[in-house]
Amino acid sequence: MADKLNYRIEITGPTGDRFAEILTPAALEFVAKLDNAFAGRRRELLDERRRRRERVQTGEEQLDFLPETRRIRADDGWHIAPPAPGLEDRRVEITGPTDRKMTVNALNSGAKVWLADFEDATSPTWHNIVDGQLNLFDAIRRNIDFTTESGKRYTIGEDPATIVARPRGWHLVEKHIRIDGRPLSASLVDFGLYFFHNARQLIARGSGPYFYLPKLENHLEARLWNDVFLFAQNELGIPRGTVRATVLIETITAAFEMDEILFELREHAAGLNAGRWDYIFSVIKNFSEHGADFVLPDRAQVTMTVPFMRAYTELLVRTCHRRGAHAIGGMAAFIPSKDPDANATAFEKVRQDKEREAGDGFDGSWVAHPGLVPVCREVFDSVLGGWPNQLGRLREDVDVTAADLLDVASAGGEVTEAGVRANINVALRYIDSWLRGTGAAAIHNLMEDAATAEIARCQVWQWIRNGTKFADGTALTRELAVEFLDDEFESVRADLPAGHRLDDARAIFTETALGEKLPGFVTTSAYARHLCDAR
Ligand SMILES: CC(=O)SCCNC(=O)CCNC(=O)[C@H](O)C(C)(C)COP(=O)(O)OP(=O)(O)OC[C@H]1O[C@@H](n2cnc3c(N)ncnc32)[C@H](O)[C@@H]1OP(=O)(O)O
Ligand SMILES: O=CC(=O)O
Ligand SMILES: [Mg+2]
Repeated sequence: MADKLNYRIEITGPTGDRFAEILTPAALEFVAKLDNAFAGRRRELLDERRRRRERVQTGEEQLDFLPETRRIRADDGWHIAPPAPGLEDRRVEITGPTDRKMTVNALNSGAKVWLADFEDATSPTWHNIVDGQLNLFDAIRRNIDFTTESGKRYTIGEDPATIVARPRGWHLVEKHIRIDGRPLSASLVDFGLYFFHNARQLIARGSGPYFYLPKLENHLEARLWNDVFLFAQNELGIPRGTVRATVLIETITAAFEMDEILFELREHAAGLNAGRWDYIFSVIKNFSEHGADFVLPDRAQVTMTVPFMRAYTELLVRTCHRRGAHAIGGMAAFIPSKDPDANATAFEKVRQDKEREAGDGFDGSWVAHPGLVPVCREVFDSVLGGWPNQLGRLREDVDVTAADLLDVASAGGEVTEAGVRANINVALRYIDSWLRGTGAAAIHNLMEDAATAEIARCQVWQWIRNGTKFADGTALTRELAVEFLDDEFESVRADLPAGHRLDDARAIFTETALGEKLPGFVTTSAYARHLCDAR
């Protein structure tokens, strides 16, 4: 227990090897100061999120571009800060969790940037959070070499990727650190520990403290992040404007505030990313009770080429380039496979996805696996020529309206029994993996993470609520969904060895997909009940 200055700081999680190097009194005091300064505003913004979702759900509020910020959108005169060192060329970005092996592999993958993920790809066990910070601490100091028991050596090579850390979203708490008895914002813990330990080291090494900001719902949440950056830089005596943040546009509400988000963060902004999976989740969540026009088809049919998804990505590129910001593409879920046919399909699908993005003007894109770095690089190389980005392509031809963003029915397609069963099967497998500490998993040849799993469980809820019918006229009722759940549970159990947490996964799925109300996130109550091992 560290007791310094004004705060009573307790660590309630179990200790681990070298945890004390991250959880130093000074680092904890820094996090406590952040919490003291910003916890209240975070709480208010989360309350407003809930109120707004209710207004949208009941039809009291129609989503639209905000009248009160029209001036910001209309003004051609402002731009974000120029790209910081290491972020000029972002043609390939690899994402992944921060365990030790993945850290070395991601840095050596040949990608320009590594998104070191505490969000969608990380199960936020106390061990994963502190160990992830340790791995980043060591990697930044080039002090991470290790050899496995089988003799494979891991060492950072020449020209590693630029590290961009993604703290957890505003909705999550970290219960293993308590300040004056209360748990902390997980965002402030992840940001604060990383910034405190590494900002100066990164700057000295010609890089900087760079972040991806997940799951923002509006520009006021961006303003909060900007104020956190100002405060943190000031506390450590680091020049204002050193931090760089790329914001994921991955909620339907944020899609209406892209300009405003960049404006709020303009001296710290580095771009926007099209976070497609959470975006689809957000569309389902916000319109889950809006009837058939907002019911999406089977998850596999909601591709990036359906009109409402194209509207969002096209608007993102246009908005970014007008403001001198990088537009970064998202994650195709296809990953390399040992099965040659599945592997060929995966590479072809990823290539098509990256070709669409590069053709649309994105400056780079994400891959989930080192094996996919060359495909993405090849596609962007061929479009970029000698340039590091496509900032010069202003996309003035793009004209996206609120109706285009909300034209969910444009997805077309159908809901099938196989689609319902697939969602249940994937959700059970993913939640089981998450409960066992792995936040990104290969399931049926696809990358699954917290965002893709949210889609799977939300769709089932929405289809039941809307009595959605299959082609033969059968409506999906709760009873039918429970029958499917029973079958899928047995089939997954037969497939997995002992030691899994399928019973807990089933309980979480039942609560978050089959309940009367649609919970905002799977991860919030599941964390409190199952991952939190606070003393
Ligand atoms: C919606 C969103 O937010 S998308 C962003 C969040 N999601 C992610 O970041 C997913 C990242 N990807 C992954 O976690 C993994 O690729 C998975 C889980 C999908 C598949 O992982 P695996 O089954 O281990 O893949 P595979 O066995 O083919 O791995 C081969 C090697 O590549 C490494 N590898 C795979 N993916 C990554 C990655 N993203 N970063 C670094 N190394 C990786 C593995 O560690 C393994 O290394 P090794 O040969 O030294 O043992
Ligand atoms: O974070 C990315 C997403 O697609 O969600
Ligand atoms: Mg996401």
